[in-house]
Amino acid sequence: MCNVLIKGGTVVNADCQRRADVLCVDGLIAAVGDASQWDLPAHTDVVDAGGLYVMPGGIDPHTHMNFPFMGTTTVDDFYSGTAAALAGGTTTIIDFVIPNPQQPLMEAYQQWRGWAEKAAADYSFHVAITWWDESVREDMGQLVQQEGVNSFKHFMAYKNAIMCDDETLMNSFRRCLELGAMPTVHAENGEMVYLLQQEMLKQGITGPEAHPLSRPPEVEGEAANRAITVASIMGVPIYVVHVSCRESAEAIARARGRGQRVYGEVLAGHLVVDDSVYRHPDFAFAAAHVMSPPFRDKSHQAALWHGLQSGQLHTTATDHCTFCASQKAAGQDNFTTIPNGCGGVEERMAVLWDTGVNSGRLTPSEFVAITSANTARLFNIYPRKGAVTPGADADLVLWDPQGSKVLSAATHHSRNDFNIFEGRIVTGVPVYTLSQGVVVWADGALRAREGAGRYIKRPAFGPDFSAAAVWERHRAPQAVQR
Ligand SMILES: NC(=O)NCCC(=O)O
Ligand SMILES: [Zn+2]
Ligand SMILES: [Zn+2]
Repeated sequence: MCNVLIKGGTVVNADCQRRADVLCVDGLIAAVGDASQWDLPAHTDVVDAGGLYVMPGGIDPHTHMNFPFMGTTTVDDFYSGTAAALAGGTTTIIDFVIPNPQQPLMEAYQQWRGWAEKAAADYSFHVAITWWDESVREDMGQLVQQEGVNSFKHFMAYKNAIMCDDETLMNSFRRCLELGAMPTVHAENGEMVYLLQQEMLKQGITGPEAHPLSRPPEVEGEAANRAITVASIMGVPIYVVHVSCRESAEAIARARGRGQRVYGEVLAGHLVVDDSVYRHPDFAFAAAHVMSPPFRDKSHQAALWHGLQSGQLHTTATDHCTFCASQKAAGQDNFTTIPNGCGGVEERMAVLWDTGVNSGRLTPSEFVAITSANTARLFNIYPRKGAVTPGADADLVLWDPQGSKVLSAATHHSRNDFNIFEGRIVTGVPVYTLSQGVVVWADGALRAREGAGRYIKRPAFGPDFSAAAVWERHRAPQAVQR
């Protein structure tokens, strides 16, 4: 491990920002303050952060690397996906273990743990509940108590595949309450989607233009409301992933207004891409945007921004789930067989800075909250992750608010051949990324190391879903002042 002194920057945390130096020793943040007061360890590299913001590395709570889905597997595996994340300032991903129906959860978990060993950045897993019997209930206990899983995902969409019904939702939510684990949902009414898909096909509408028509916003709003109701009755909090429309944003705000613990996630893509992409005459272009929930009419984007600005929506993610043109072509004659998923893990933070901070919607601290700190808090790894503070992991991004770049598949680090942000010029870019105190991205040079990423255990919540203060090595920060 090398030691790094980050000098002359402005440290930005979710609560405040200040000019301060940051010392990283053995992969942890050792001190934040005035370096002239410190006895620096021997062999300390110095990074000049003058004019830069020093922020907690981004945390993306929703990715699918190496994901076998809809008859194929994503082109980004855990190495290429996390390397791309590091190039964009994201230093931790929370991915998903998604058992096939009837597949033992522990078997699927071991499978994904094996795939993730090549990760270049730290990673953790939500585990999906795609079926139910007593063994699932048991395995959930083992995952929480022995494997550091503290969140379980429920797909309310994808009928005849990984969709879970209301009975499974209730059984699993009750188990989450027993274990102190956060239930999360993909909220679309899978029965409605399936029926609308069949109707599109019967009418001979087989192209990607049918994708959003088969999953209108009401279908998401109904499922969000239903999941929130189940959570209320079962007495658990709930986290709604990829909130894409005003209907689900409003369902969350209503529940929160009643004092219910409901949290919402927004994808960077849903904030800037709209449903016109599905009407593009080129199949490959339109199909490249097929993901669920679909990109919506522009009018929904204001509801998502208002949710993030008002604190009714909490985190941002990407749902990075990349399929290249030849894989998407599987649905050439039937839109329901186009593998669902798009990329974004590298572009998320720059897109949010450019559209959020530069527009005045967000302060730098609010940017940190929605790209890192809130996810760390909601999944109980704060302040080990999500804060520039002594004792935390030295996962940092040094941000140049004046820098700019053009987002493109020609220069991105994902293995995908398409970029949903193609051609977008952003102002505000990551200049350095440090992962475990090692500079892995510097001025356009990526030094991601296959296998350097660690599996991050996330402790269960307390009986009242209180979160514990989590440090990586459970040691008090070592003071370095003379
Ligand atoms: N989102 C998407 O279209 N694909 C990944 C699986 C999911 O999150 O629904
Ligand atoms: Zn989903
Ligand atoms: Zn997903």
